Amino acid sequence: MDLMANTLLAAGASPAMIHTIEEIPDFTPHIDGLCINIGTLSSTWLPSMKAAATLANQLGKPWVLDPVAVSASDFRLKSCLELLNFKPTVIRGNASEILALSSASKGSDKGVDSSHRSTDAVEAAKSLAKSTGAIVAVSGAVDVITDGQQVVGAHNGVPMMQRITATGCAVTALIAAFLAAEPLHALEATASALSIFGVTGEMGNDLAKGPASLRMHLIDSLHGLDEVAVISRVNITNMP
Ligand SMILES: Nc1ncnc2c1ncn2[C@@H]1O[C@H](COP(=O)(O)OP(=O)(O)O)[C@@H](O)[C@H]1O
Ligand SMILES: Cc1ncsc1CCOP(=O)(O)O
Ligand SMILES: [Mg+2]
Repeated sequence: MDLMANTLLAAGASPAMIHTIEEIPDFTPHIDGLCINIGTLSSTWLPSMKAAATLANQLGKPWVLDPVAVSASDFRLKSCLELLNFKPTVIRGNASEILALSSASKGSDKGVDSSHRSTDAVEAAKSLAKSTGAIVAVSGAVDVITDGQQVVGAHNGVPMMQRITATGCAVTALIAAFLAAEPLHALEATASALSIFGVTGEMGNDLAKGPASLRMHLIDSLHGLDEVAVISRVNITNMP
C-alpha cells in the first residue's frame, strides 16, 4: 500500500486506501478510477471489493483488478473469479497469475512472484480478455497488453524491479490513474502506464545501488519525469 500510494502521488494522482465496507458508499463517488488488489485478501475485505466495483460500474468509472497470487489458494481463485463478474476494465497480473486466472485453475506457483515469462502467457491473456471483455496486461521483461485481438508490448523496465515488493501492485495502481485520465482508451492507457513505470525504473536504476535505493529513485524519477525522457525512452511495439 505504501509503494502504491506513493507511486500515485508521484504521478500527480490522489490515492485513498480503503477497506472497510461502511466507507465504500462515501468514498467511491469521489473516485475517477478504482484499483482492487487481492494481495492481502481477507473474508471481510472481499465484500468491500465487490461493493466498490458495483458502485464504480454504476458511476461509469474504470476499475482495475490485480489478481495477486491468484493460484496460491482456493479462496483467492474463487474470489478472483467472482470479481471477474463485476467486469473490470483492466486486469494486470504477472504471467503465472494470468495463466491461472485464464484457465480458472490453481497452478503449482508458490506465491506472489511469477514463475513464468510474460511472453508465455500471450494466448492466455487474449483468451481472458475475450471471455471478460477486459484489457489484460501481463507484466514481465516485456509487458504484454491485449484486448483479445491486438497485442502490444511495452519493453521498458529493469530486472531489479522484481526485487522490490509491490512494484506490480504499484503499476496496477498507475494503470488506474492513467485510465482515469483516458477512460475511453483503456488499451493505450494501460500500455502507457506500464511503459512509463518501466522508464522510471530505468532512470532510477541509473542512480540506484540496490533494491532499496531503486525504490526511492524510481519514485523520484516518476515525480520528475519530463516529456524529453518520455519521448526518448518509451518503447511500445505491436506484437504479432
Ligand atoms: N525482467 C524484467 N525486466 C524489466 N522489467 C521488469 C522485469 N520483470 C518485471 N519488470 C517490471 O516490474 C514491474 C512489476 O512486474 P512483475 O514483477 O511482473 O509484477 P508482480 O510484482 O505482480 O509479480 C512491471 O513494471 C514490469 O514491467
Ligand atoms: C509480498 C506480498 N504478500 C502479499 S501481497 C504482497 C505484495 C505483492 O506485490 P507484487 O504483486 O507487486 O509483487
Ligand atoms: Mg503482483
